[in-house]
Amino acid sequence: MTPAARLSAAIDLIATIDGQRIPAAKALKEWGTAHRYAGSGDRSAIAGLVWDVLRRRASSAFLMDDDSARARVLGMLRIERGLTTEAIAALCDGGRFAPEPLTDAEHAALSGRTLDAAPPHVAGDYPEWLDGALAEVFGDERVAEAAAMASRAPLDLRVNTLKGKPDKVLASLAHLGARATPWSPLGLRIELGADARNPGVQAEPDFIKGAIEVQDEGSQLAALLSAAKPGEQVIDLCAGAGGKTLALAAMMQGKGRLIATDSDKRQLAPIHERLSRAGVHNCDIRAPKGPADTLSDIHASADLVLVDAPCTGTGTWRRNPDAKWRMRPGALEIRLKDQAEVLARAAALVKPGGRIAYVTCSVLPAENGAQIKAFTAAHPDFAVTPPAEVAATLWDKAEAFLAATRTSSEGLLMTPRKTGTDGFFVSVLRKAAA
Ligand SMILES: C[S@@+](CC[C@H](N)C(=O)[O-])C[C@H]1O[C@@H](n2cnc3c(N)ncnc32)[C@H](O)[C@@H]1O
Repeated sequence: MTPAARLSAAIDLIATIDGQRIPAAKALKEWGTAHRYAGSGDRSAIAGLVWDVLRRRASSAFLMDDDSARARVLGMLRIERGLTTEAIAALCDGGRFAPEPLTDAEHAALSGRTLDAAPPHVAGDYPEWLDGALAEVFGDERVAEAAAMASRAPLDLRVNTLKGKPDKVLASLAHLGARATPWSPLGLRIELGADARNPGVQAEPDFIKGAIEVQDEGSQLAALLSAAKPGEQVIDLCAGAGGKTLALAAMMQGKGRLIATDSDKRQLAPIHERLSRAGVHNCDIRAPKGPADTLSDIHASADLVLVDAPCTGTGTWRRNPDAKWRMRPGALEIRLKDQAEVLARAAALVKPGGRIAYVTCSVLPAENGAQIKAFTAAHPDFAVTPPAEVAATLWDKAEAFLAATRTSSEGLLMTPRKTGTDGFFVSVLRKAAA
């Protein structure tokens, strides 16, 4: 397919997603089935266009003064891909399979309109109902922060030190353009192109032997900031597929006791294979069986409980641009309730002098600082560890990292704009010694 034909396909797909109100992933899958002649390069390129339109859904419509599928694709080419009006016009030449030529109005919008007069939620591409919450955390910087949250994310890997050494793995992944991430001593980053093509890390020998895992640098840092140590008893209370469990296991160097559980056994399903590939032998997986408490044998004995809380995932919008627009206030309310419950459960598991590491991949204050304030008010035996102390686990990078985060008396917040990671909030709460 020519670049112009790919553009036509993207316009059709956006119209389908709008018209049928279906998730983009489903629309792309169905398109692939109906167009078997399209090669993998075409599919990736078209998927990249569709995801980029969803990233810039509001701003592209504003730029074009038109929210049709075609207008938003054209607006995205200007805003997200930086194409000139001439380059866009060359793609839309009206030839076979190409989009129709630009109208005078489209030409004028692409050449003359800007986002200067757009309201913050439009310029920053986020749902309007979240404007108050984003203003509370970012103030006047919310457009810039949200725009970074709308940008394409790189592929981050974590070197599993139980199976490999960062410098050796870096050298063996040089052919993929891997380089060290800025903050995590275990992080490697591969920048992805506009075509949404996966570089196939799962087929790399390093992945097969368990020396690397796919994990955003922010998620790696959240685990590192919990400061899990060899010999400790550590509980991962919301372990899910085990991304952070694996990181904790490597920090513990196979020594001590790691327990992974989750309220949903289906979320835990992949963890068995991942732990085995990563060479982890000290992890006890507790999948729920009916209503019984999976941790009924544990009473105030854990050194560390990681609460990787269920959240709205606003910090991962750059990886899920579709989900961003489908988020509703009701979903936030449910998450807030879940978070308070998990935190209260964690409090009973921690030993005197032990700690809870509370983590969300959200930037919303209600899920972060407000949740911690409510927890410490209800549990006066817990105190927030100052962010500067928490960041000290990053040694020589601690000061610069701290400066790049938003710190408060409740914890620290990483964002795509400031730390180049997904948005992650981390708060470490220490329980008073007996
Ligand atoms: C952010 S995800 C976990 C991601 C995972 N830790 C990782 O790093 O790959 C949150 C998890 O919390 C679980 N969850 C929700 N409510 C819970 C509860 N009340 N107790 C324990 N887990 C819960 C969800 O099933 C989900 O797997």
